Amino acid sequence: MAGRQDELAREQAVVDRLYARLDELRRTTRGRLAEVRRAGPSGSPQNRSERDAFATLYEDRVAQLDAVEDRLVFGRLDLDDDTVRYVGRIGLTDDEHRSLLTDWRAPAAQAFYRATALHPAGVVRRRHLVTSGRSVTGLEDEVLDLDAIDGHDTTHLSGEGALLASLATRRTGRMTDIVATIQAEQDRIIRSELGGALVVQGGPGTGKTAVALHRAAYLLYAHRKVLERSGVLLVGPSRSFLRYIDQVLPSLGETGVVATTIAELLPGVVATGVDTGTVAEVKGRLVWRSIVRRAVRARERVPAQDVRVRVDGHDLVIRRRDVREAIARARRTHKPHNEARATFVREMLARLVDQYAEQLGSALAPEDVAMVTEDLRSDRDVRVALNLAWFPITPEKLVADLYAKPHRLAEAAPELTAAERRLLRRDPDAPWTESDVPILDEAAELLGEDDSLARAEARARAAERQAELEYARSVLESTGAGGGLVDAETLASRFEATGPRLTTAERAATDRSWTYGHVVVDEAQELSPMAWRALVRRVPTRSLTIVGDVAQTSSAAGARSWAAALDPVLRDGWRLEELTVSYRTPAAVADAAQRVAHAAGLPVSPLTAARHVEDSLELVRATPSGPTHPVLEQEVLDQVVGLAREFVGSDGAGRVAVVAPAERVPALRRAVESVLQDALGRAEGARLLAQRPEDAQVVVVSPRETKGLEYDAVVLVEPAAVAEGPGGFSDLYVAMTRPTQRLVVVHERALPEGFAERAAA
Ligand SMILES: Nc1ncnc2c1ncn2[C@@H]1O[C@H](COP(=O)(O)OP(=O)(O)OP(=O)(O)O)[C@@H](O)[C@H]1O
Repeated sequence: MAGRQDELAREQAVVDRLYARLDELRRTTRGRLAEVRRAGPSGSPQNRSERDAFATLYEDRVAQLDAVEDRLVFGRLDLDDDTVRYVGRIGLTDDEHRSLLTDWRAPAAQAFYRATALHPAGVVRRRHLVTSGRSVTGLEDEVLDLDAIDGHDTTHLSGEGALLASLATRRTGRMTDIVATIQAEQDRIIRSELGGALVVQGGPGTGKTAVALHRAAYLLYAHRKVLERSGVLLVGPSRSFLRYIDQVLPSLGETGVVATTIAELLPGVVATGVDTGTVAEVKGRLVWRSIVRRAVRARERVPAQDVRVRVDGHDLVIRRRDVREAIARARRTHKPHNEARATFVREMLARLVDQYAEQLGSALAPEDVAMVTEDLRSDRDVRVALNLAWFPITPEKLVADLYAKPHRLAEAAPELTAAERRLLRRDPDAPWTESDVPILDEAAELLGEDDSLARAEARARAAERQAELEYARSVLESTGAGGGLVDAETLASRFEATGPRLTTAERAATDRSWTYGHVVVDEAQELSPMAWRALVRRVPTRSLTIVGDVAQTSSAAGARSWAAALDPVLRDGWRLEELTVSYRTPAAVADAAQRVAHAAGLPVSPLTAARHVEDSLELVRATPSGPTHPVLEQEVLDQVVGLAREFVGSDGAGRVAVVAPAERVPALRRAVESVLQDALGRAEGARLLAQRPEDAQVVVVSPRETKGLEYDAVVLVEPAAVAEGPGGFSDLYVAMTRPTQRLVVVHERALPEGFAERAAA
């Protein structure tokens, strides 16, 4: 015992030194920040922007140093050359640049996650340090000693004690990082190379989301130069999901990732409408490439007959032949429709000027040509006639017209049946839906913008930026401020901004045509073929991390196989990795979910649960009681109260969910809200009811709303009805695999196949 206490004390001393160093760095950085700010707003504009740039750098660094307070250090490696290496959230060095703490993402830390007895990678002992605040409360050692094993690795959870402790903690509404307990199969994916598209398939709770986020942090560390400039885009299924994960990257010291949903992918488009599954499926098909192309072409049209116009007393003819030739010439520019329009108009005006001159009977002087051209351009009839032949149009108007005007859709979409086209009918001012966004994006791509002004601005900015870069280099040279913290490019981008500074993330999020260095897609099985197309367009290097589970697909437009989803957009340029251990769901629950999914024929991945929890699955049959379900409802309420008492803490930790078929959610929600107050007391009831949705400890939700989320305990209501809902057995599979501790199934009807095996056992 004394030995262990001594060991704890020794580690405490190390941890104290590391926190002391962290405090010192915080003090120095804050001091520098204060100094820069004290200098006040005086000086030349150049001095001011230099100060702003340093201020922002120091602010970022302070934020990063503050974010790593919790579990700053969590591991130690003892190597066979007698060196000892501590592993933590960030790297720390002393004043002489000697390493004190190794960043978990550095190559030197890799063995902490990967070394096994069979492949020790020079590691003699791996130690997990458990800390609470700044105190060391526990140690867990693994001795990687070849003599101790018999030739093959045992099934191995690295740092099993620390892992199981972390898996058993009460959940809050926020996901936490797993940096201290990343498992070897996860680590290999996290550190996989940047290039190409990596698909991570894995059953529920295998850590796909966690791995995707840690990979984003890893890539930003390992390829900072490339990715800080171009940015990383993270695509999640919903805003509430993005809120659930939004603490993870900052806790890993990374803040510059743009997080979005497909619905929010287009700046300026708000998609609040909802499509039925059938409509979403039709809108998700790749055939929209051709439909949108035809719809754009339909706005480039030779009139049925020649058009006569009268300008300045001259009768001119907009001839069909001229229009045809001008259209052909404009198309040969291969520019988007709205940009190519300039060529069309120029060409037509030139021909009209020729007619004008012919009527005068003499050639025009150059200044007269310019004047006549302007007269023609501003003439109303000419404008109308040219617009009819080459119509300038926004993506929104183009797509709204397709939906609102049956003849336009019939002309553009011969691939769709008449019934499918009828399904798409909607008012021109109806709200956009998520499945409209990739179609609008396709239209924006083909239409382009009349961006001559924007291009001139871009040229001016590029010239300015070059000057800033040179200036930044000279600043770095003269102040020696680099120290590994900043390079000229970064500093220049800070100088660049006038007014509030725009980060890469902010600029990227407001620019439709921004291309990212890497894109991470979570719950990727839900994406339609058109959504894939819109995403891949944003990453010309095709560097993507795609995580999901094709057995959990609930969208009718989503994927049941990765090859079917990805081959059309990435061809064979993607590689597949699989995760097989469920870190969320207790074994009995995971097994039942697997059986049900198998019986329903879902494409399930193999899944082994990392832990057993006593009595984690309970099946409760309520007596059938007529259409209003009072008995079933009463049973659900009793269960919720019991589970709330057991799992919900007044400190905000511990979550219980009732997952019910969507049509039952409103009534059950009202019932649960009123029973909580009665059963748990006024104060506790009021506390729970006042919680914001994202932090709520007791919730009533449909299966779809639980996608990607987790709870300590789940009451699943009437699985047979869930399986009959729009998401079918996939939704049931999702609902069954949300709890970390217990699943209580309350049902009146017979349970779907797969449950029964368990009931009989
Ligand atoms: N190595 C690990 N150490 C500690 N916890 C882990 C580890 N891997 C995963 N977890 C935990 O397991 C739970 C499930 O992880 P995650 O949500 O990433 O799974 P998922 O595969 O995305 O699930 P789903 O398919 O349901 O969306 C989370 O609480 C996560 O923190």
